[in-house]
Amino acid sequence: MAGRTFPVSWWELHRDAKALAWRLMDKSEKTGPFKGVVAVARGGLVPATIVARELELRLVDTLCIASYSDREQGQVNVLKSIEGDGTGWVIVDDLVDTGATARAVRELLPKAHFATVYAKPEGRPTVDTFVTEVSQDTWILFPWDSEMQEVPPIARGR
Ligand SMILES: O=P(O)(O)OC[C@H]1O[C@H](OP(=O)(O)OP(=O)(O)O)[C@H](O)[C@@H]1O
Ligand SMILES: Nc1nc2[nH]cnc2c(=O)[nH]1
Ligand SMILES: [Mg+2]
Repeated sequence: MAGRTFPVSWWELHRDAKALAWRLMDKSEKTGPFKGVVAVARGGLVPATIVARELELRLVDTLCIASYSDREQGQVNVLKSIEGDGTGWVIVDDLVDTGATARAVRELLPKAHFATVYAKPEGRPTVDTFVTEVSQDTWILFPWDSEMQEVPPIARGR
């Protein structure tokens, strides 16, 4: 269970997903343009939209994978995949934590480029491109999972 929380605002997510797009742009300039973007739904949908916009990719598909219920990880459940081995596609997810989702993704689409905005150390080796690393005991709190509310000072929680 994560000990700290790393809250991400809409603005920060936009900035970080754009930083990911810059890195993917650099890569595609060396290896050729990507065919399209595969978002790992649901968490990858927003970053994938931003990447698709910046790379001017109009072909967008989804891999639908679920494994967490609240903050507890269960079995990796693949609800929908795409055809082929992933050649030419860039797969975008919001984050890698244990890497279980990424491993399932790689098994389904072994030739795709796998990118995330955030990465924790355990999952980091499973990702080709990411932007920001956070510690393993940190829970990344996304804007779609949160709303503004009053909190006590850090000192009172120790
Ligand atoms: O590296 P892992 O330990 O596998 O964790 C990472 C995955 O967990 C979250 O998805 P989740 O299963 O919560 O579904 P969601 O995207 O619909 O929120 C997140 O969006 C990643 O896809
Ligand atoms: N929102 C969120 N989902 C996750 N799924 C696995 N790890 C995380 C995390 O740190 N934050
Ligand atoms: Mg997910």
